[in-house]
Amino acid sequence: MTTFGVHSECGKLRTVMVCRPGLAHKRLTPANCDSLLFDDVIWVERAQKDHDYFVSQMRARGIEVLEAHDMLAKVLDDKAARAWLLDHKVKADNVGIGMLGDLRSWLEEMPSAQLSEHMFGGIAKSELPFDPKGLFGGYLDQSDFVLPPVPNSLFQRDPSCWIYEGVTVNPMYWPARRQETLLLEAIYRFHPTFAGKANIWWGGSDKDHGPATLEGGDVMPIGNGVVLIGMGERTSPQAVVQVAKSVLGKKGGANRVIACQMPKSRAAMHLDTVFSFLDIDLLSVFPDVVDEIVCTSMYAGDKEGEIRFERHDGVHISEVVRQALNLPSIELLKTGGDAFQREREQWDDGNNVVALDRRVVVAYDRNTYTNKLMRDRGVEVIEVPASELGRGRGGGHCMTCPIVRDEVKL
Ligand SMILES: NC(=O)NCCC[C@H](N)C(=O)O
Repeated sequence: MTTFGVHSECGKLRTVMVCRPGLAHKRLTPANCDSLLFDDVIWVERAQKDHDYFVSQMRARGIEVLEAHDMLAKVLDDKAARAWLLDHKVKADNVGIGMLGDLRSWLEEMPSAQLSEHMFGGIAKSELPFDPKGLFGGYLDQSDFVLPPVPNSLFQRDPSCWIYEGVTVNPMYWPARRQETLLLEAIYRFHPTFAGKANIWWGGSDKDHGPATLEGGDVMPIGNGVVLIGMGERTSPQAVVQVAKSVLGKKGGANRVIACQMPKSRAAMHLDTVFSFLDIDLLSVFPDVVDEIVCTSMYAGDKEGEIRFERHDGVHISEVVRQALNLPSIELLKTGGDAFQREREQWDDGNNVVALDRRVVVAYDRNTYTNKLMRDRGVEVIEVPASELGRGRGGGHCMTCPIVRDEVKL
């Protein structure tokens, strides 16, 4: 049995999931991109080319890269798995009652790769091979969505995330991202790689979690049994405590969860937009936000299900991390350039890099000041073009969901 597990933020990366830009991005328009959490429409062919380059750089280093459309297509080859997904997707709450039967019959017969593309890319009324009946069918214009696209699945970091030897399937904050959870759940439940082998700590789409929202860009299993969880725009304390309960003291879980409370802003929507690991003792940080973070540690209490809290008021997050990892020292690499450049480079994901190994990272090409600073510190920086992929406001860290990553042995 394959042992899945993420044991650090910067040890050797072995298996990762990504999601190639596709149909969902061809649906972005000036009118809908804001509500779909993109800052602009994108040139999809170029984004695909750049994403392929990103993937090729990981594969060239021996990393196994799983692609979410392909993973879902394999799931849909299985009749029972397809029925499970369609039961959850093609339901009255989503598509009304009038077209339920016709839509279900069409999707039941659709080839798996095409259905997978539509699960991520959505379905417009104009694509239906039947005249949609019912109030909802009549209400939609030809270019309106029967099922909306989920273009932010490009950012695979967020809808699911591994915490040591288990995974959370995350209830997302914005409506535009909530449908991603179901697709990831289908992959973990039914894909032959994971079925019966992926230990789901928390989450899933069968239950409405209300304000208990969690996004993987906030979650970092940093080693030594410690997990950082950012609490900003996207991840709420109600979720953090439930995740803590599900992993603390558990086999393959964690011994300490550190909640990192951040100011709420789009520039700092997740912890990983302002903070990422270049090495176990070298952190990339955007100080304007990171210096404001307030940490609270959580440990398993004496009684089953009880949690003990320890606040670290006035202690910088880097010092909390240093102590938690028993490191003699920790260095901070701050976003590069003058005040204007720093703000621009953080916005363009300068601090959102993914480590393929210690001091080997993938970064966007446009962040020239921060990339230079990393190189000056001996970090190998693999540059990926940012112009199209970056328009959804996510970098290399956001675009990857590590599934197998080594611990860093000190
Ligand atoms: N971990 C991340 O920071 N992911 C980036 C997500 C960007 C996406 N447009 C969003 O707003 O959710």
